[in-house]
Amino acid sequence: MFSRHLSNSMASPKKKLQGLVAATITPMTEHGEINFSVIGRYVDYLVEEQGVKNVFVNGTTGEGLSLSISERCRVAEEWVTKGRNKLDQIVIHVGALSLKESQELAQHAAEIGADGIAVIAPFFLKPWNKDVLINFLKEVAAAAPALPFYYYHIPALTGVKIRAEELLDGIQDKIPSFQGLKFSDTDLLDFGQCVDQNRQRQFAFLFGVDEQLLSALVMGATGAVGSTYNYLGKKTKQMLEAFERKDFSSALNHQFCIQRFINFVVKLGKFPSLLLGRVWRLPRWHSDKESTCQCRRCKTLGFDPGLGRSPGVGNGNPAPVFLPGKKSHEQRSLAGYIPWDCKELNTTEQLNTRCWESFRESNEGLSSLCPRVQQEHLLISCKQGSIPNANFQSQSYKTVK
Ligand SMILES: CC(=O)N[C@@H]([C@@H](O)[C@H](O)[C@H](O)CO)[C@@H](O)CC(=O)C(=O)O
Repeated sequence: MFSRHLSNSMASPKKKLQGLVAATITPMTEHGEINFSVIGRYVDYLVEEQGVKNVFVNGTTGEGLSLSISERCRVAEEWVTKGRNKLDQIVIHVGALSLKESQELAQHAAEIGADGIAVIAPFFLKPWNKDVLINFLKEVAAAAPALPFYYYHIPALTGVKIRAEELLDGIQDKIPSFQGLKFSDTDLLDFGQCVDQNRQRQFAFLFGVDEQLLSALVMGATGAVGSTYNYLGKKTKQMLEAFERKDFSSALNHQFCIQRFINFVVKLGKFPSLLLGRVWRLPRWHSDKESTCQCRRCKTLGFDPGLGRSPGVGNGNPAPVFLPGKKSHEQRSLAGYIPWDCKELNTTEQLNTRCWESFRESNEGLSSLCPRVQQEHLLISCKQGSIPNANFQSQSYKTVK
């Protein structure tokens, strides 16, 4: 009943995956169970409020690797069911340490009618060279030969440093369903070479470091998969449009604005994807601080951005905050990806409200965040002039000195 692609014998996307792809969170109840009931609203929110019509499910942001196989299957089913006729493409991440599990997930994705599958490198017993990795990917892809296959390159989290450029060399001979690369790394030499050496092919090059997307567009990215498109989708689209019409100054303004925002989050010591708020599956992230967000937006959407309130739970109990606090070394080690310096901020310092107000005015994406999150920013310190826009005047930021 789910099938959208079963009749396909060859992997060819109904259209090339491009533009923005939201790496979806997996909504949880306050008891750490998956809250399937809000996924329908989540779809509507992405489409209507963020203008984002592609999703990447069960990836890093979605905590795919912290879910059981049956949970991953159910989450995928829910997205496909609720996203049908609303979303353009639903790509399911099916990477796992066990080849059998990965194959099972791939097969399942095909059966339910997903639009593509993506796979990370196994990260415990790691492939030691390109051929070993390709063989693993090939076996997974073979379990769903009719589905477009994307390699998900995220070396800082998997620890598998095989360069994507090397991997792509001749990949379609081994994996006929290969359609593209999701590149979550800052090595633009590697990314650029992937594009350059495959110009004759119609691969999708999807960049996964949201704060550097503009640089990747210059290198030839055809789209982007990321956590921030859940709430900065509109804003990022403006950047894509400016880039498209070759208005590079405006595109740069947008990218800087997004960077400032991500920088805010990083300085809070938080993972950007947490801004949508949720209970994380990772138990050690639990803090005993309690908070409930009652803002209209959170209630309507079922999200409690930044506060960990589980979507759609309305029993009035205070929800535990599962967000990593500034003192949470677990968060930093887990997020290990972070090349960011999450140094503690001095909360007694005054916020430069002019910077903040200007930032807020110029960023419609922020309106999709909970006022409590916005408020939280007001509590953090931001030394006068520390937002790096002093030398970058534009229409949007002209109020900032
Ligand atoms: C490590 C990580 O979570 N990276 C994010 C980015 O979107 C990231 O949150 C963003 O660039 C902010 O740093 C994505 O690449 C992850 C992603 O696409 C996924 O959830 O699978």
